[in-house]
Amino acid sequence: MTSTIRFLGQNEAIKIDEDLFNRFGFKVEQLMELAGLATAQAVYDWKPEAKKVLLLCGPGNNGGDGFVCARHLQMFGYSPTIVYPKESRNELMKGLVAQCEGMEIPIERQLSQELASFDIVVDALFGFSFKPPIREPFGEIIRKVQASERPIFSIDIPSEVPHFTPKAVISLTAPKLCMQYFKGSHYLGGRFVPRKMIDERELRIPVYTGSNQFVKLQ
Ligand SMILES: NC(=O)C1=CN([C@@H]2O[C@H](COP(=O)(O)OP(=O)(O)OC[C@H]3O[C@@H](n4cnc5c(N)ncnc54)[C@H](O)[C@@H]3O)[C@@H](O)[C@H]2O)[C@@H](O)CC1
Ligand SMILES: [K+]
Repeated sequence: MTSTIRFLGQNEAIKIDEDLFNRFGFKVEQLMELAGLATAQAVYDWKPEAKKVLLLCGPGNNGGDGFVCARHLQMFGYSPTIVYPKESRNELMKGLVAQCEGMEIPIERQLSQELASFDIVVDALFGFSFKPPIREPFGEIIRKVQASERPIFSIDIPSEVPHFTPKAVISLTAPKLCMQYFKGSHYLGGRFVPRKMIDERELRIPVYTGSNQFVKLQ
């Protein structure tokens, strides 16, 4: 299916994001909820047998997707733990932290638990606004997780290409250029893009079936 897909560069991904908010009237928290739900559903499709899930959440909206995903994963029966190294002052992120605290999902500032105790790691550190080189403490976290050989599931894009090599990725809205040669399990989520935008930008998004929030691309 990936042969027919159009991959987005960073600038186009940012423009699509702006259009969804400014032209089509969406609020970021609406789309984040759907992105996080799609991610949790895709994780369930990928590893239904996993129990303990470590979610690495960055300071931006990619991290926000991770917090939403953690809530839904807990609803699906998983035991999520969040590592959130850099606290954001943004009200949306503060709300997401409070929601997860209310659900008694552990939120830690640093990687303190044995990585071997987790079945999978969800990478919600950075999305399409990442600008290399990576700053600490994120570089060290990525190195440790990569060395642990835990299966990684990245949200939107692998947080640091080429140092993070996930086994699965869920692209949001449409896959980004860095996914062109990806060989692992590839999902698409973000079932909120208006038909008008799909047609105008020739996004060639595959058809979602039934009430699913994701499509498996490969
Ligand atoms: N348009 C869409 O389809 C949607 C996008 N969402 C998510 O939003 C993401 C984009 O979010 P944002 O634009 O907030 O940005 P990101 O979450 O990609 O990252 C921005 C944050 O990372 C920090 N950062 C950037 N480069 C860094 C570096 N080298 N070292 C350390 N820190 C660094 C910045 O200071 C900023 O705090 C997408 O990838 C996606 O996951 C969803 O939340 C909602 C729907
Ligand atoms: K990511």
